[in-house]
Amino acid sequence: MIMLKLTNVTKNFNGKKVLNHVHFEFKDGNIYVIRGESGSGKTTLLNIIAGYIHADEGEVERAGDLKIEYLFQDDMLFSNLTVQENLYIKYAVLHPDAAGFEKTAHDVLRSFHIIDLIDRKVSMLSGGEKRRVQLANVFMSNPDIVLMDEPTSKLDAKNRKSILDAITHAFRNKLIIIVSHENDQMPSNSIHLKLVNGSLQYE
Ligand SMILES: Nc1ncnc2c1ncn2[C@@H]1O[C@H](COP(=O)(O)OP(=O)(O)OP(=O)(O)O)[C@@H](O)[C@H]1O
Repeated sequence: MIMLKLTNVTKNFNGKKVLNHVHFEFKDGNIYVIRGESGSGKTTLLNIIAGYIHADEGEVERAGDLKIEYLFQDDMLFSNLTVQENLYIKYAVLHPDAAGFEKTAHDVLRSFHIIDLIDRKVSMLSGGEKRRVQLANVFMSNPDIVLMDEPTSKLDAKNRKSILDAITHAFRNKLIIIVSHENDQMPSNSIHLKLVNGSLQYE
């Protein structure tokens, strides 16, 4: 099923065409990896898909009222709170009675192999552990579409692989769009795209 359709999406900054009539259909149950040189417009494209900025021309259509989440390059956590408290804040925004919090938190933490960190203060975690908590936070809302800007940046090879494996296995029914400029191995079932001269192509 087509979850997200870009038609003719064009964006200029200061007279420079960053996105040039981008056409693409993203389908559910797929992981798309978008690469491209620094400054090629990857983050701009994610921002337009998320609705944070508007295209100068063209359209972004979503199939129905889909929940979309965005993992930023430097996502914030409350470092003085525990992992569980951080997840609770995220969950309570959507579910003010917090019903189902415990089960959701446990399931998500297990997916990212950090259930044993549940009561640890975020300030005491390693970089890789924090990244997993940020990812867990994103999935607390049970989103349909997840946009990730370099989700494995600043991590060592072992952590990168294990985080990508977790995303692949636990969330295979979602539409996931990952921006990456690393030459890293990406999940084997992902669809590789490249932004070149403002247009989105299969790699
Ligand atoms: N708000 C803005 N105002 C002006 N120019 C911008 C703005 N946002 C992005 N740009 C420019 O648009 C181009 C694309 O930026 P973008 O951040 O999308 O690239 P990117 O492919 O994500 O780069 P990187 O891999 O380095 O993160 C760059 O030349 C950037 O300087």
